[in-house]
Amino acid sequence: MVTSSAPGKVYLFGEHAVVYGEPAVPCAIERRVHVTATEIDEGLRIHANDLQLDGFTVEYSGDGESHPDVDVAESLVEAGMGYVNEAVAQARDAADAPEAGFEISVEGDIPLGAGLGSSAALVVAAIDAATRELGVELPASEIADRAYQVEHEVQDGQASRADTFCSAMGGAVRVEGDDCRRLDGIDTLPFVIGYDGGAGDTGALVAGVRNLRDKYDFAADTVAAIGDIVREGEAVLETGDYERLGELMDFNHGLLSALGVSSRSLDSMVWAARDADAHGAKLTGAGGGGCIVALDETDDALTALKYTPGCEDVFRAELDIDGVRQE
Ligand SMILES: Nc1ncnc2c1ncn2[C@@H]1O[C@H](COP(=O)(O)OP(=O)(O)O)[C@@H](O)[C@H]1O
Ligand SMILES: C[C@@](O)(CCOP(=O)(O)O)CC(=O)O
Ligand SMILES: [Mg+2]
Repeated sequence: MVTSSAPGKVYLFGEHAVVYGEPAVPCAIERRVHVTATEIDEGLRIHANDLQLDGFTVEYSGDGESHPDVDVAESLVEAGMGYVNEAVAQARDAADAPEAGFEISVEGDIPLGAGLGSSAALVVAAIDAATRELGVELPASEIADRAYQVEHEVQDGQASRADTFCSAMGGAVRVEGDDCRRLDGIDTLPFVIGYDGGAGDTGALVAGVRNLRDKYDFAADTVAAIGDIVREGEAVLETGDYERLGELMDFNHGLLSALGVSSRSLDSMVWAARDADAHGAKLTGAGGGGCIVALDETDDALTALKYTPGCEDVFRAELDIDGVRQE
């Protein structure tokens, strides 16, 4: 039996635009998904208690049918099964063990579908745990690559390498198309996260931006301008100037909002953080609902968000220097 974990992330800059080849800077945070893999005779059994707030266990026998023991949205179960299924397929391929059976248990403290990259953390941890259980140790860069193939497959082609690379490597990273690297020397960033308790549909939100971009030149220009913010931002990141980083985060949020991926509750959390003198604040991830990230080393934004209508949870999230690891 092997347990591996991998971190979630926030986007300092660049979500959505990264899908069209612009650079992005996601940062791993100290919130993780843990996956335990045990080799069994055949098939695949999955236990995923986090898939719904009430909690339930899914038994998946590998015969193509899932058997949730309570009534949950079929699409939710299918998506969850899809990530684990494909991750296990990658592990079998990497270990050259096409027939290997697995029992997989998943648990985590990353809110689902909220822009903190729970899907990437799940896939990265699952590939690591399952390959180790088969006696194979993959380099983090190969896990990142295989995890990207999984997200790309499960999300119908609507995925960049950003989430999976960041989760596998940890720290602050830079992703531009297939070019992925860690940003050295960034050890800490004062992130505060506000969560509205909701979720966004990543595939639908990416498709919405794609439509706007095809329809209007100025929407394509907006996506390109996000790329400019990222290039400016990575230079500022090296200087540790939080004031300017925050200004660029604010600008990035404005452009994401123009592209239609913010929401009333995300905007109100962003404004609550700004009113409390955070250096800057923006939505993180696909948007539509879920989380915002603010930059603030004081407790002011944290306290303000606690009393903001629509904000269900608020927490500080340290930059996680570790990527995927065996527990
Ligand atoms: N702890 C978990 N247990 C089971 N499935 C999970 C877990 N964490 C993430 N997932 C899967 O990932 C999906 C969320 O991924 P996504 O929509 O990309 O949002 P995000 O990556 O921003 O959290 C969930 O609906 C589920 O299928
Ligand atoms: C919108 C996008 O840029 C980020 C999605 O992040 P998340 O799954 O919402 O955490 C899509 C992608 O890069 O795969
Ligand atoms: Mg995701």
